[in-house]
Amino acid sequence: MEQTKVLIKNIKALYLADENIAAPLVGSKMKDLPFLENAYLAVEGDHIVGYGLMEDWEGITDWNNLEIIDADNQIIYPTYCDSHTHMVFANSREEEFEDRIKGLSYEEIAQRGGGILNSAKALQQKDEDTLFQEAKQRLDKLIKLGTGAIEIKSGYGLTKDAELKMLRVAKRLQKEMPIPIKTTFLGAHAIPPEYKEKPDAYVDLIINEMLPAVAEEKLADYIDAFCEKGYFTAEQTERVIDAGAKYGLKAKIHVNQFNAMGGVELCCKKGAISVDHLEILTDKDIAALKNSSTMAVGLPSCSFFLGLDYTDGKKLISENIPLAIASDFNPGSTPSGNMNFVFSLACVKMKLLPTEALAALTINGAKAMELDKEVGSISVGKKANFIITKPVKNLAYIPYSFGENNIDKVFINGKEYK
Ligand SMILES: N=CN[C@@H](CCC(=O)O)C(=O)O
Ligand SMILES: [Zn+2]
Repeated sequence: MEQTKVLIKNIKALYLADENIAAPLVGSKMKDLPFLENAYLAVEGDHIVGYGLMEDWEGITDWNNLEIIDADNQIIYPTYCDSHTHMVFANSREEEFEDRIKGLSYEEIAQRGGGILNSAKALQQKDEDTLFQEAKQRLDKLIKLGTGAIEIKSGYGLTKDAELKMLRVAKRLQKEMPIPIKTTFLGAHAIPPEYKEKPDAYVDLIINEMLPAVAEEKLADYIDAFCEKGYFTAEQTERVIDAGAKYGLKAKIHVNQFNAMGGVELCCKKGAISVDHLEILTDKDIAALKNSSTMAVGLPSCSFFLGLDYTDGKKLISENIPLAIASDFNPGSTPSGNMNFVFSLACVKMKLLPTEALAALTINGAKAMELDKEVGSISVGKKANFIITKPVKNLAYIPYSFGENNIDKVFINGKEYK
């Protein structure tokens, strides 16, 4: 059967249209994103086959199976690549939200057995199929909001069975949902209560029992740990990273959310793919990042929700450190996976220019999941995953009008996602 073809014409601005995009974009390359004004975009089957200026368009020779979309006054850019989520979970945690409004901190709630442990208790009790159906609905909503590639972590299991259950759910999403999904084993997310007095024994369990089982079933692409006071020390994080490496799992690590404990330096030394959070960022961390291939990932919705400092994205960009920005969607610190809101926060709170923020949310997000050959830009041969906005004045209008739905259509694999 002949493949469906879609031609989108009269596009007001087509962002990140480039054949030679070298991911990740750094420094001034983030600001000076490639774009075409008054452009067309051609799709065949599930991938992009061409684009250019309307004035260079040579007309249509083959009208068979061709759908034409007139994008007059509309902007097109690649779908968001969300490189950090915990979007498989069993329960929402609005009671903790109320406790925080009343004055308790995230740390105090965790010390009382709330936080990650609260989510773990609920997840351990929920069956795999229910978890899958709920996560599928969540992901369906995210795709409609423009997410076209995503990373999903475990970490609400904290027992071998429950961690495996979470990762199997993520793997099932990978098979059944139309966007690229990467999975990360985060057994080292919190210390279960029964290991409170012997945290190293929990790290032993992760390394000696959970990890081999995760690897045996090929459930994860990456390994993660929450390197933070009250969670995992830099030494324990190092053990987890080294153990993951033995199974071919590269590291993507939670660091510097509340405290700098040497985790950034460690991750850079170990060749981690990314260090995520970085609400706290020291000069030493910056120096370590500069001398490494490790990407920085900022999570501004988490800062918004918990009232934390925002990752100093401007500093990272000025130092030519590759920066991706992701949602951190999870029920505790970030109960939203809406990347349009993340786009606004990246501009309003992190003070990134709209083009810098877009680079961080698309091509650099793709790189932070090693998906930059497939998604993240408008390039011939890449997946036809892109957002068509409603008629807008310019790109800046999108993050500026926070809370407004500016999306007209989301294309995934060459088809409108409905
Ligand atoms: N900081 C660690 N993990 C999550 C929060 C998890 C939770 O509170 O459930 C985060 O990235 O923000
Ligand atoms: Zn996280």
